Amino acid sequence: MAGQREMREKNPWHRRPIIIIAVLFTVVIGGLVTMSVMQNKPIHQKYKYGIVLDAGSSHTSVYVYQWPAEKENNTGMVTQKHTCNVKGKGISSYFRNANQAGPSLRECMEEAERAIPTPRHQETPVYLGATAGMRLLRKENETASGNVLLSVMQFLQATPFSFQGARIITGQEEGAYGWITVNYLSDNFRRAQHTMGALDLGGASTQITFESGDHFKSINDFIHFRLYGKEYRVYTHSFLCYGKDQALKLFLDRQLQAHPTGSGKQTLEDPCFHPGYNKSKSVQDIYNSPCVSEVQPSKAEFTHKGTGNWMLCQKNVRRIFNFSECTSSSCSFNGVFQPPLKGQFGAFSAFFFVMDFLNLTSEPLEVSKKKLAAYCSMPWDEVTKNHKKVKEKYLQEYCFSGTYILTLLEDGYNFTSETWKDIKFIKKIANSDAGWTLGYMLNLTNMIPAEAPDSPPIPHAGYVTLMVLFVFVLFFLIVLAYCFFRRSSSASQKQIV
Ligand SMILES: O=P(O)(O)OP(=O)(O)OP(=O)(O)OC[C@H]1O[C@@H](n2cnc3c(O)ncnc32)[C@H](O)[C@@H]1O
Ligand SMILES: [Ca+2]
Repeated sequence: MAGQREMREKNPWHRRPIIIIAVLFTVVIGGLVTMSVMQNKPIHQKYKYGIVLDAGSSHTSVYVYQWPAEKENNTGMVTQKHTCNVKGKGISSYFRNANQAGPSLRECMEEAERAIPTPRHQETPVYLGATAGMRLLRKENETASGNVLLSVMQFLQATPFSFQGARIITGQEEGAYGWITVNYLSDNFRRAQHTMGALDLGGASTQITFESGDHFKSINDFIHFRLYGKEYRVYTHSFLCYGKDQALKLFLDRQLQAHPTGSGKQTLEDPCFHPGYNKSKSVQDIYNSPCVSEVQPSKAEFTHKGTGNWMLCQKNVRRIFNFSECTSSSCSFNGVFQPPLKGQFGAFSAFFFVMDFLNLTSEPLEVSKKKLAAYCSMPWDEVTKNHKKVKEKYLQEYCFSGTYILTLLEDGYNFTSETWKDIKFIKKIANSDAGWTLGYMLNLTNMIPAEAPDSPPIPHAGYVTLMVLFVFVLFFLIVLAYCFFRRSSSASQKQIV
């Protein structure tokens, strides 16, 4: 017993002040570690939101985007939270009753209100961009297009969001922002060597955009970007009237003009429509656009009869393009300069809708032609029987639309059987729709910096781990040093004794 007491007295750890110091030391270090972890923990994620309305020629869509507030300038951070398709046609169709254009957006804007937390409403920017339908209306009737824009502006101003403007964007912007969208979503600006081209096919216009080398011709079609510290020289061209609805009008006009009627009702035998398709149509529905010739047939109606002959269909579709005129080193069509194609392309909107319906999104060009020829020759009643759920407006046009797309891509933009595989028909990338809206918002909110943002030398988690490790090593060293000091001092005491 006496020996044990003696040992306890000799052991410095059993001296009260030392125990207290050790406990205090541990508590202080524990506190230090906890503080460091707490201080460096990312604050509770706060999201920001933005709304873009795509007022297209055929319809309007509302896109709600969201991103973590503290990661505004990191690529890939913006995601599509919600979309809503406005019922009815595009805003340009309200040219006769312009004051109805704004209220037509009500349901979708109410959905946006529900999709975004109320405290964030006031700070959420709303942009409306109108495309080719409004460009055509402005050409035909500037007052009417002004009134439609005024109506949507007044309506959006009255929503709880922060209205930032409603305007008709240029074809160049439409192409460029589509290109920004697909490359932002694919993270190509920061991670890839090359960017991806963008092909957009709307109802009234179509755009081709891709990064190209130095071509000094047609400076108008080039845009420069500096994104994340890298320079991009991008070619973009928008063809007004070459969206799929306007192209159909051009096509029907050419055919109606080629076979002028005699005294009776005109019958148009159309190789791009299925055999057995037979409908009486209004001539006015074709000639209601500035894209088609001013001289219109004298009759108010014509009978539209399908013959389903793909070879003839493609021959007639080619007639809406001018492939012979070119004053530059290389052209797409209608005398428009286009540098040689480069890299991969994302083809979206109607390029996707149509090719997806026809199951041609991953077929080689020659196979696509064969399959399309077979589809076009299918009787109309069989087509309707096989696709009861598809809107008839779309169903009747897929043979024409498919042929138009193949012709536009091959004869227009100069894709070949070899480069066909470079076209990816896409609808979404990383759960966000491919289209110009995201690029438009990223640009207007300055969310893509010209220079690459400085990133910390080590990530947050690594930093905290290192700090903790460092504190423990320090603690261990102090204890070790103390023990060493105690042992050597008691050894020297023994020697003295
Ligand atoms: O860009 P602009 O020219 O202004 O037109 P838009 O924005 O309204 O054009 P979209 O990309 O929304 O649609 C392009 C075309 O595809 C049509 N479309 C939409 N969904 C479709 C589907 O499922 N199948 C076939 N066509 C479809 C639509 O009616 C248009 O004619
Ligand atoms: Ca569009």
